[in-house]
Amino acid sequence: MAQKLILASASPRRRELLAQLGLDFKVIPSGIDETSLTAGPPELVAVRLAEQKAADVAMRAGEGIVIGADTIVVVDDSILGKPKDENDARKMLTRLSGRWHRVYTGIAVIHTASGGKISDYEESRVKFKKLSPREIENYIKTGEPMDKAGGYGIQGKGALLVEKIEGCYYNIVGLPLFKLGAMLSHFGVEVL
Ligand SMILES: Cc1cn([C@H]2C[C@H](O)[C@@H](COP(=O)(O)OP(=O)(O)OP(=O)(O)O)O2)c(=O)[nH]c1=O
Repeated sequence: MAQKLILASASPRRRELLAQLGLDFKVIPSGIDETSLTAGPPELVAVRLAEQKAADVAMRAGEGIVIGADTIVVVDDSILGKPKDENDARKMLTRLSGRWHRVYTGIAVIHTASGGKISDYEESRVKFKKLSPREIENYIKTGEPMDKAGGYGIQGKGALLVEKIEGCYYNIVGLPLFKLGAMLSHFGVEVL
């Protein structure tokens, strides 16, 4: 029998990306507060948050396979989450201007019936073009930065900020599909 898939996320991007795989799934957002970012290597911070989101939803999801994810942007070893306000977005974009940074998405998958869990992360590198103050202001006016880690969305008008990337594109948008496919296969989901 096909296993029930549950995406533990309120992110419309993650929903669209998972839908791209053509699998049936249900969405149950987690109640995890991401401001509780803990210390330690950034990739592990992303993994821990993904695990918390998946575990929170697994408690009330019934039988199935629960997927949690968390995306962070890292520059000079500082973690950039979602901007608090426009001024915060301005600071983030100014900091990223003309430079390479890293994007990590932690993913956690829980098989509720057996209690089996696996987690992992994906890393991508992103190079921003040098932005003028006017370009930063115009981008902020689009409203795009506000609900996104690092204050930009590569899948939207933010594409104009990104000169090049190395690694998985889907990881930057919020769900590394290749890695997720491998993790789901581990629990017997036939992704292809
Ligand atoms: C860098 C980048 C981030 N993002 C988004 C992906 C995530 O939705 C968001 C980072 O926030 P997250 O805390 O990872 O996720 P979320 O709060 O949106 O959803 P949930 O916790 O319920 O799963 O930033 C983009 O959409 N495009 C980008 O280029």
